[in-house]
Amino acid sequence: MDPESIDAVVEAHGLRTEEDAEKRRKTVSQRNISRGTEVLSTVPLYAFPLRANEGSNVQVETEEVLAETRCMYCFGQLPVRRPRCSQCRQAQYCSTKCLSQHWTQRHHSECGTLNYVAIDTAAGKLKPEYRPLLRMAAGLTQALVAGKQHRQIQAWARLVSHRDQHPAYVLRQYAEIASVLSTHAKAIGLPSIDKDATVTMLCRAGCNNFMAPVIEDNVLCTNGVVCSPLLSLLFNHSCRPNCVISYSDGRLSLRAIENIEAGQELTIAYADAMLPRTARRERLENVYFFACTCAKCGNTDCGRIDQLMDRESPQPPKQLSADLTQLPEIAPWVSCAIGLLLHCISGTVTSAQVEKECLCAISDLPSREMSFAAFGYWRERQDECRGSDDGNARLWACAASQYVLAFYALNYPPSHPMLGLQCLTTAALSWNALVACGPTEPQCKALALTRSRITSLAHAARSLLQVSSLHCSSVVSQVTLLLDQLDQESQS
Ligand SMILES: C[S@@+](CC[C@H](N)C(=O)[O-])C[C@H]1O[C@@H](n2cnc3c(N)ncnc32)[C@H](O)[C@@H]1O
Repeated sequence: MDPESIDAVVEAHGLRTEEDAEKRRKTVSQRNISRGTEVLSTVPLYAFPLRANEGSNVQVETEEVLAETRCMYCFGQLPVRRPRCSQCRQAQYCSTKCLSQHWTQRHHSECGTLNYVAIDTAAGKLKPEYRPLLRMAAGLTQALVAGKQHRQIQAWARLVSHRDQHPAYVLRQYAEIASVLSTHAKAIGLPSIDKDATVTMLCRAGCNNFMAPVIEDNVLCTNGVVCSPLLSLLFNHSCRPNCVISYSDGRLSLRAIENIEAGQELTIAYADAMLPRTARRERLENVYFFACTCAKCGNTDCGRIDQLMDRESPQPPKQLSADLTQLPEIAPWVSCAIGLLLHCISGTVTSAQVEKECLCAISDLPSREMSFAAFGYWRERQDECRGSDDGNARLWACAASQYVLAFYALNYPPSHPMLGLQCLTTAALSWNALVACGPTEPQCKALALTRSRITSLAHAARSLLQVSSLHCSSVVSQVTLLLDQLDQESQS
């Protein structure tokens, strides 16, 4: 076997690809893989940062914002004094470390070829929403021409494009991008562009690229686009995936989030697994052109929660009904969350340990993106509780938290370390509810204190109480005691 071939990589990592009637190919594990293990990691074929507003839900389209770029390597925000590539003077970085790593990984083959200023000029001819696509097409064309990464290029050629399934208006947009790219190709430093092939490239990229998610100022952003044909080719979608892909240090890695047995397929989520079923399936059908048949889509309990979460439902109930919190998939998770929380609060486990053992373990998983769907759902309705009394606001926050918790229970196995972060997200939700409703003076004082972790945990406890009071009376009494103490402190 050619040691450079895709099959060789797959085999070297204890995996195997198989034909699949529905999905074309799938990748299964040949060994048991324990949760948290990095299964595979690759250098992408091409990766580029989105501009400040491009990955955000909030579109701000001033020229100043559109011009604001990010670190070319890690996609982080740029400091005022930012290192630049000394040769082209165009690529900008947040640190000299990123500069040198980007040079070694990719920039040495782009620098002197790709003219970023000319790319921006060409992109300026398009509507703001198409500009990232033009930048991607330029970078990908260069990477494919440079031909440096044999396996990635081999994989690129084998990826589906679903070109004949794209709606006509999308193909027209892609044709417009291809035409602008072709006009500016020489200035950008590209060979002459085959417009039709560029349209296919954009179709292929659309159903195979990865977005790098981050939360900035409480808003979900994707701050970069990463293209790794190898990973795209190997891993199919599931709404309850057993792996996640993350991007850091210039590499994409696939990590197991559940224990995986030999013979099991490795899957990732193409659509935010926290979205309600209708929204999830719509995205999978519109962007990836398949109807999902995974177990979660067929699970009726999940369907009930999806209904509650569904954006079309006129009003979310203020609390999940008791029977829902006792679903077999949810109940053990809730006990576990309470257990962890209690340990933190009672001091059996210090918050530093929680941070180390829970939060660090999941820092590179897209957990925040997951919770954001539920958070966003609540935020859309925060006007409804603005001006209402504090108790009501807290109830809303708790309701929102319960959605998050319920979804976590369905997306992750009990005792998953993700719940550590979830406790904090829940805490943030409760706190945000107070702030949104205009806190009273004692609460203002508390606001000043709230940054401390223990207060966050207390708010998390308050929310968790709503879910758990049916089950664990001793936990409830201890947490209530702690909350009383904190209330007294904030009033004094
Ligand atoms: C990134 S590729 C995955 C690799 C693909 N299986 C192959 O053999 O080329 C994405 C495409 O795979 C197919 N696919 C992925 N997950 C699927 C699933 N759960 N059910 C059906 N088709 C799926 C869809 O055609 C989708 O557009």
